[in-house]
Amino acid sequence: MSQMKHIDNTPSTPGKFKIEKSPYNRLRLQFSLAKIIFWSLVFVGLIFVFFYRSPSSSSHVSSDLFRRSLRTSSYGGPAWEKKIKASAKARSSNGMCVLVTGAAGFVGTHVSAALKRRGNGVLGLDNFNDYYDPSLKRARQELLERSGVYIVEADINDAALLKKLFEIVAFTHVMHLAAQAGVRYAMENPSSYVHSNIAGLVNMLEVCKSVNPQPSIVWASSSSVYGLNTKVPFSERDRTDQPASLYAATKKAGEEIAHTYNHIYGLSITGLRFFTVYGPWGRPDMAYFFFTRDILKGKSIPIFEAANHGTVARDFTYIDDIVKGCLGALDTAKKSTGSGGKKKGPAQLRVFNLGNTSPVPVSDLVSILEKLLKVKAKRLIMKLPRNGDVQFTHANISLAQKEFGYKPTTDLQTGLKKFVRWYLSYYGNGKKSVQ
Ligand SMILES: O=C(O)[C@H]1O[C@H](OP(=O)(O)OP(=O)(O)OC[C@H]2O[C@@H](n3ccc(=O)[nH]c3=O)[C@H](O)[C@@H]2O)[C@H](O)[C@@H](O)[C@H]1O
Repeated sequence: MSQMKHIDNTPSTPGKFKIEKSPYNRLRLQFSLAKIIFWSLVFVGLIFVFFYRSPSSSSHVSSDLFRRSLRTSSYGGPAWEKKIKASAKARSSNGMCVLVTGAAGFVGTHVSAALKRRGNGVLGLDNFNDYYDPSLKRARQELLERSGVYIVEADINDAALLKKLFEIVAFTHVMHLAAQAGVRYAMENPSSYVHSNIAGLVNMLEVCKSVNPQPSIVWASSSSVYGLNTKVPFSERDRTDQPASLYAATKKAGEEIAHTYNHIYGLSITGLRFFTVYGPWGRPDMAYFFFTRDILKGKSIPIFEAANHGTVARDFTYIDDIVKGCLGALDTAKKSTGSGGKKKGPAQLRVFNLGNTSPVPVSDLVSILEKLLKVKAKRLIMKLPRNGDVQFTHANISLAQKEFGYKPTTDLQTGLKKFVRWYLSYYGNGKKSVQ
């Protein structure tokens, strides 16, 4: 008690806070007021530091929300809806109207252009992420815009936006190509595969099952689902339960998720297992593409080799053949049977290999490029890394052939010639920078 009294009587700022003739109570009141003001200032200061200065969550969350609200504000409005309707308007009598996700991607651009050419209504969707040089995606977008295909810039995880698109246009089909691609990158950024190939796929299917009428869905699976399977050529009936990369695992998961949505909601779903697709406007993260860039730059290129000098080979498939396969799958897709989120009867569920049926060793691919580029490659033979690559792929395509007459016609030599011609016209002789 006596100690407290002592503290109470001691001025906090000696010299400034003088004890004069004033009564004891007045002195106490002044002192309490000073304390209240002091602690209020400390409190306000702390709030300021927490909300505005902290590098952690809260400021990030608020700026993220701000960015998102900025982004969504560009959606909507009569002009935007007009562009969507014009792009999705079919010219041909079959009335097919397709939402193409990943439309600024390699396969997406080619499929969108082909659909538009034959008179179908097409609307693109793409988030233009920077997994590889976004300027290439923008160039593809320009190409599509010139042929009348508009690309909405959004992520497939944006359910509200997807629903809005279905309110504006009654899409008969969804060509779902948006995905996180690349076998080796899955070890660097695993969550991006979960975000796009799992969460994004589920979000897309959720919206498709709830709209009325439900669209038919064709989507991109991958040859990588065969994983460690050694039975060749790979047939759709072969086992796919030994994925060798997270990429493959997410594509395999996608096939199971497709089964579920078909079973519960009556969605018509077709999965296409693409085999190492290449060609003009391709993906810079793929070997044929960066080999071309590095051969021209005089940089050495790593060529993988399996144990005991075993050959690593791929069933490289030319983009035009893949586009024919995609269109064939869309044309033979039956209607979904559900409505308002309820299944009314069994619906179609399919999966097809889309390959070339002719595997080529990676070292042969390099020899073809050397001849086309007229430059000798600096070959660096390396052991096949244990980061998701499998030793070979080889497609049995008889099922796709039977169902929609799929028949690839471009061999690797012819296809690479077209790719190199495009590459040189787009980038120049290695002078323009390729990221
Ligand atoms: O079919 C698919 O489902 C997948 O195809 C593609 O994967 P991959 O077949 O692995 O193609 P890609 O990386 O071009 O490597 C080609 C070859 O070069 C070898 N390779 C690769 C890199 C290297 O530095 N050296 C090398 O020898 C490598 O070992 C391989 O033998 C798509 O990227 C993928 O998204 C998916 O769609």
